[in-house]
Amino acid sequence: MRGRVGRTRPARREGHPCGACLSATHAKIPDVSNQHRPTGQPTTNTATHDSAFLRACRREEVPHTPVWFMRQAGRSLPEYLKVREGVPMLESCTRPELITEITMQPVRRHKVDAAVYFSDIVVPLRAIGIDLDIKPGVGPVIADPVRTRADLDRLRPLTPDDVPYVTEAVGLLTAELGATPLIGFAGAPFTLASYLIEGGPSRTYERTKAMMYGEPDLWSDLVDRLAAITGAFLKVQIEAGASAVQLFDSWAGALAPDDYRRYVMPASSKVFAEAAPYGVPRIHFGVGTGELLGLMGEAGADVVGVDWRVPLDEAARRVGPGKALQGNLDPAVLFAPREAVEAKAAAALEAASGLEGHVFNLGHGVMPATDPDALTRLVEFVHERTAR
Ligand SMILES: Cc1c2[nH]c(c1CCC(=O)O)Cc1[nH]c(c(CCC(=O)O)c1C)Cc1[nH]c(c(CCC(=O)O)c1C)Cc1[nH]c(c(C)c1CCC(=O)O)C2
Repeated sequence: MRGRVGRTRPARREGHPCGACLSATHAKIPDVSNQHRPTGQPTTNTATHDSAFLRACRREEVPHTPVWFMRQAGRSLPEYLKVREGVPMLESCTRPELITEITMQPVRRHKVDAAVYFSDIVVPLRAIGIDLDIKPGVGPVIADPVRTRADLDRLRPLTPDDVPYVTEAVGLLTAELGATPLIGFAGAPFTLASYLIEGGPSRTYERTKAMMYGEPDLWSDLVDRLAAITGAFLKVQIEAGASAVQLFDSWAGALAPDDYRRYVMPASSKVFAEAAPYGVPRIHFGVGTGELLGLMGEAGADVVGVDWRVPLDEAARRVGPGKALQGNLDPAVLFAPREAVEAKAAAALEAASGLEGHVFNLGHGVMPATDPDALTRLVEFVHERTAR
């Protein structure tokens, strides 16, 4: 069950002070947690390395099933609404102290096993000069959609100098988080392309699919540019100290497997390959991706995110050996009474009991009207129920 995946160790590992990482038990995913901090001060961070979250991602034994929630930062937390007062969403993503505070809030309140960096999937696009905004209740809106070859010129490569606030915020965060790992993230090429082409959120992705099927060369150049931007953005977060990364291909479930394999997977694989040398766990998530789970693992993920439509034991069969799974409570269940939430959570844990590695999460992001106390209770429940 617990076979090695035998990844090669990156050259950067040399001199890593955590001797333990070189031991056989840690060899599956060479961990370089936090050695790239901007201070240049390598920290051992054995505690982070040995956290339940990173152990589960590496498919090692855990003291309890680790829990975090997609979209745990922000949303309905009163302390979030307070610090965000009068600050537009995208501006809040460029202020290191504010990013740090918002990222820490759910860690303090819910005692989750990992923090997720407060940002948005469109932040790197904004950083290279794309004119866009995040409209409350709507989502990202692009001023001039990308639809022609000439439009591609606006998608220039991203460098660390485009996002100095990310490096600074991740540095502040890893110092404050102590043993709790920080998850960096980015939007996957398909999901970003869908916003750029449609100009905003879409249910049908008609223009996106029209380009994909009708102008496959233009499509492939577009997703390649996005792969480079996304890969560079993840690298900034890892180099600054993120201990894991998640690639959100939220809307990939709109595609049939053959189309995903042909038009999307090569670009997403390039993103994962960029992160591979660092040895941090790479998580791959999308909604309604039951038919794509195997391919999403194959794209280069160490952990595959699963929504609530496929039970975790069935998901494990679809993904195959050598990967951990993350998921998969329906976020709408949190609106039901406590007993119902706990029964559903217990069923998910039961389905996960034979997995090589399991990170408990929702099947999609926390919904804005969710009672924060329901989330705190859920963390406690999972921890108590799975304590070894
Ligand atoms: C598709 C997508 C987006 N953004 C993201 C995704 C992928 C995850 C998913 O599938 O849900 C990812 C994201 N966006 C945000 C985070 C923060 C970290 C976290 O808590 O997980 C993360 C991980 C902050 C945010 N991103 C957004 C907010 C709300 C901003 C506000 O209220 O001002 C936050 C806190 C806005 C946003 N940005 C986006 C949407 C659809 C929305 C919601 C619009 C709305 O309902 O108001 C694009």
